[in-house]
Amino acid sequence: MVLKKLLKEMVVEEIIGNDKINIDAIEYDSRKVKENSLFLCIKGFKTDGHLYIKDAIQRGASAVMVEKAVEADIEGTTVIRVKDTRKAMAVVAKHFYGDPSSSLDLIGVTGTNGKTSTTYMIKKILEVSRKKTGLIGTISNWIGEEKLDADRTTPEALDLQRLFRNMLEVKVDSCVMEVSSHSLELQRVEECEFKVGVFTNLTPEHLDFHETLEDYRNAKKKLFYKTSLCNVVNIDDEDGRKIAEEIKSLPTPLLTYGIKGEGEITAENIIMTMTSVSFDLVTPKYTEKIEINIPGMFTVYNGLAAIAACYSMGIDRKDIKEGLSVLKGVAGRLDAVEGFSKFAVIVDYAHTPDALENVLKSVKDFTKNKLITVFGCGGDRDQTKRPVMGEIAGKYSDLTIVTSDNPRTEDPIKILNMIEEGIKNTTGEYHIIEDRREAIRFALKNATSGDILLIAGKGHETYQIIGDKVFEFDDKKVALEVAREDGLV
Ligand SMILES: CC(=O)N[C@H]1[C@@H](OP(=O)(O)OP(=O)(O)OC[C@H]2O[C@@H](n3ccc(=O)[nH]c3=O)[C@H](O)[C@@H]2O)O[C@H](CO)[C@@H](O)[C@@H]1O[C@H](C)C(=O)N[C@@H](C)C(=O)N[C@H](CCC(=O)O)C(=O)O
Ligand SMILES: Nc1ncnc2c1ncn2[C@@H]1O[C@H](COP(=O)(O)OP(=O)(O)OP(=O)(O)O)[C@@H](O)[C@H]1O
Ligand SMILES: N[C@H](CCC[C@H](N)C(=O)O)C(=O)O
Ligand SMILES: [Mg+2]
Repeated sequence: MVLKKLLKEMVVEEIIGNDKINIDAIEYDSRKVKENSLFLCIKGFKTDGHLYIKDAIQRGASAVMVEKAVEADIEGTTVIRVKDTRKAMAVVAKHFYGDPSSSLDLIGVTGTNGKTSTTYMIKKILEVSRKKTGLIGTISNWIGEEKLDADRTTPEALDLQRLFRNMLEVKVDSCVMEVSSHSLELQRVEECEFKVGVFTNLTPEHLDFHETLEDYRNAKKKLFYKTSLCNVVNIDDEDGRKIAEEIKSLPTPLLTYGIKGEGEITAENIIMTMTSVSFDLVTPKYTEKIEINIPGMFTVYNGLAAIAACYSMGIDRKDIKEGLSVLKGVAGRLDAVEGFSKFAVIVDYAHTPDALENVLKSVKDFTKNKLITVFGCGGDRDQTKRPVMGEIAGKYSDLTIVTSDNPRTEDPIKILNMIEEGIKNTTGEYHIIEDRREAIRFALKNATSGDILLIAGKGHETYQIIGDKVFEFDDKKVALEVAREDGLV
């Protein structure tokens, strides 16, 4: 595509060189640059893309986009200077891939917890209603039946627009995606046209990245100004209620859900079992019996979010009911490890205080004997949640093993000590075992008949990041391996 065409709708501060050259690819990482590429220089948190211009040119970049003056030897290379290269990336990516999101029914789900779970529910419902569906999120990305690895919850604008284009190529008509607060703040979804936006809930998280909870909420709120068909909001959530109030006068209609009485989409007569929830769904148009084979009160909320989104799109009530009833669960979310009989072992992705409290409450209701929890907190992430999660684990569990999650570049012991600051205020018994495998071993050894052992924080993850190294680690596999080694199964 001709470079000039990529710059449509953009305020360009300066162009040095030829803007009629042909661009075959766009990259924001110099290491991926090939002949005739446009290299976008992004000022990062660790380094600055402007430092790699020379590298990009050596690899064949014929144009670079910058947001500050550059000193590299750029003769023969077109330089485009804009105010904000992240914002510009969303625009050039949209043009390069032919504005694919405008041809999809795009549903965005935001909120602190429940995004992944809700998107899988929506995906299933859409599939049952015979839509060819894509999904973008934490665990994997899906283009119809094709599963692709996901690096992050919401990809960079360039990768995102490419995914949408690839979806259209194989006739995907609907796409449901998680929209993280990082992505809203870093303008990854800036040029996406959403039909529906969903807000699940908001509790403290990512306070390393967003300065205040208010900033975090405002980042999430941005999604609802990008939608055209409907905004779906949980009004049992305090911040959801505030957002609903703030967006109710927008041209895009608002649809609320909740179980505390005021939601337009609500659940009555909720029944919980160890493996499922069921309830009477009440909508403005009909009532319907719903069953979901995932436990926990938050499954009712995620179910209502998915139902409200699909309802707003006019999906048939039978398809909504069937979609939710055939969903078998979501990997790493209240995921029972098969092979244990005396006690249950459950792996869950709770890595925020709210998620941990919710999952522990749900599991405790079905524990016949002790509730044992193994968990830790990730390094290079929000530190304020560590003591809070420690206190929550100690409050609900009979026995807690505090261990490493992904310590990344932090000292693991320092993270464990911060968790201990919280747990020592409780009466729950706890042990600190840094090595996650050994922590799981200790928990299994101490499990007796009727217990539930919850291994929290890493859910579907199949790795552990220690320092800069990534090791294979899958909580479900490790639990079984260790149990076999110790003759427990
Ligand atoms: C905080 C954050 O979002 N960081 C993102 C940010 O990284 P950064 O600013 O630190 O980038 P950097 O490493 O400083 O590099 C700056 C630029 O130089 C480029 N570079 C670098 C080296 C080189 O040799 N050549 C080169 O061109 C890089 O490609 C980049 O464009 O920009 C990078 C490239 O665009 C992203 O990969 C990176 O995501 C990192 C991996 C990350 O961990 N992000 C997490 C926190 C995140 O986004 N999480 C959210 C929420 C999760 C949830 O709650 O569900 C998510 O959506 O996943
Ligand atoms: N609606 C909810 N409210 C509170 N906690 C929830 C809810 N849904 C799920 N959880 C808990 O949060 C964990 C993460 O759920 P899920 O992966 O669906 O959230 P997410 O928003 O996608 O998280 P992430 O930001 O990491 O992508 C689950 O393992 C469960 O413990
Ligand atoms: N999306 C979250 C996931 C956290 C998962 C937890 N296992 C950790 O590594 O902290 C993040 O990147 O902050
Ligand atoms: Mg997720």
